[in-house]
Amino acid sequence: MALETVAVFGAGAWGTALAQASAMAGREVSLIVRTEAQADAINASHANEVALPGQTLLPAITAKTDVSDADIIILAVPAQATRTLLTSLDPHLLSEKPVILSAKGLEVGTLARQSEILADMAPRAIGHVLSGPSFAGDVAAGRPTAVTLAGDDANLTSDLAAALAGPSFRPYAADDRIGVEVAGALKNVYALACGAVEGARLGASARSALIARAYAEMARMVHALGGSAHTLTGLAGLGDLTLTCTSIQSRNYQFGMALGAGGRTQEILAGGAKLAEGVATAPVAAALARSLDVDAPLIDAVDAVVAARADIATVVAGLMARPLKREH
Ligand SMILES: NC(=O)C1=CN([C@@H]2O[C@H](COP(=O)(O)OP(=O)(O)OC[C@H]3O[C@@H](n4cnc5c(N)ncnc54)[C@H](OP(=O)(O)O)[C@@H]3O)[C@@H](O)[C@H]2O)C=CC1
Ligand SMILES: O=C(CO)COP(=O)(O)O
Repeated sequence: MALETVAVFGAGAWGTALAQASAMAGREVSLIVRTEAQADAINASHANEVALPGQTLLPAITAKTDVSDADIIILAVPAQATRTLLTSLDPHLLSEKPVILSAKGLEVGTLARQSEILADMAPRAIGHVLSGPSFAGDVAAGRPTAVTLAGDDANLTSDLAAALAGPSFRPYAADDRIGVEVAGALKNVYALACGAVEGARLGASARSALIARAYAEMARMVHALGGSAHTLTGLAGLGDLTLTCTSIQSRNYQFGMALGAGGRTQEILAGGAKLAEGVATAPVAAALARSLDVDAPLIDAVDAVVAARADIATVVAGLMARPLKREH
C-alpha cells in the first residue's frame, strides 16, 4: 500500500503538529482547515499562528479546505467532534485507507471510543489509534517524542509507523487499540485530578499517590473493556499519564488547577479555558465504569467535582475514608 501522502483533518494544535511530524518524515501533507481564510493565512505565512504561534511549518504542508485523495488520513479534531467530522467526509476518501485517530476522549451520549465511532461511520476504513506523551509544541518544534500507534494488521501498522517516523518523532507499533485509546482518554480525567491536587495545595505526595492509584484504576477499566493492562506499561499508559499528571503545560492539568483553586466548571469554561478533553470524558468514563461494574473511585470523584456535585475537600475526605484494602 502506498503511504506517501497524508491528509490531516483538524488544524488545531495537535493536527498542525502531526502535519509537521508527517512532513519531517518526508510525507506530502494536506492540512485540512474549515475556511479558505484559514488556508490562505497558513499558506502565506507557513505557520498556524492561531493554533501553534511562532512555529514555522515545513514547505511540504499545504493547508486546504478539502482533499480528494490521500494515502494516510489523520483525524485530529476534539473527541466530541469526530462523529460530526466523519459525517461530512466522502466515504470513498476513507475506504480501505489507514485512518489514524488521535483524539483522546470518549463520546458523550454513546460512551464510544474513537475507533468505535469510526467503525460506525466509516466501516471500510482501517482504523488506527495514536497516543502517548506528546505535547503539540514539542512535536512541532522537533523535540524528541515517542508515541504508540496501534492497529489490527501488524504489518500495516509497522509500515505506517515507519512512514510517520522522523529524527524527532518515534512511533512504536502496537496491536491493542482498546488499551491505547482507553488510556489516552482516561489520562485526561486523572490529569484534572492531579491539577486539582496542585490547585488545592494538597502536596506532591498526594499527587504521586493519585497517579499510582489512577494507574491501577485504569488497568481495571482497560481489562473490563477488552484491552490488555500490559499496554499501560508503555507510552500510551505510563508515559502519557505521568506527562499529563505532572506538567502544567497540560491543558487538563491547568483546568484541574482551576477546579482545585475553587473554580467551577462553567465559570472556567466561560473564562476561555483551552480544550480540556477530561471535562467531557469524566462523566462518560464514570457511566462506563458503572455499566461494567468497575470500581473507579477516582473517576467518580473527578466526575462529581466537574459536575459541581461535590467540592474537592469532600471528595478527598471520601477517598481517604474508603475501607482499607490490600494494594493488589
Ligand atoms: N494539543 C496537544 O498537545 C495534543 C492534543 N491531543 C488531542 O488532539 C485532539 C485535538 O486537540 P487540539 O488540536 O490540541 O485542540 P485545539 O483546540 O487546538 O484544536 C481543535 C481543532 O479542531 C477543529 N475542529 C473542531 N470541530 C471540528 C469539526 N467538526 N470539523 C473540523 N474541524 C473541527 C477546530 O477548528 P476551528 O479552529 O475552526 O474551530 C480546531 O482547529 C484532542 O482530543 C486532544 O486530546 C493529543 C495529543 C497532544
Ligand atoms: O495529550 C496530551 C499530551 O500527551 C496533551 O494534553 P492536554 O490536552 O492536557 O494538554
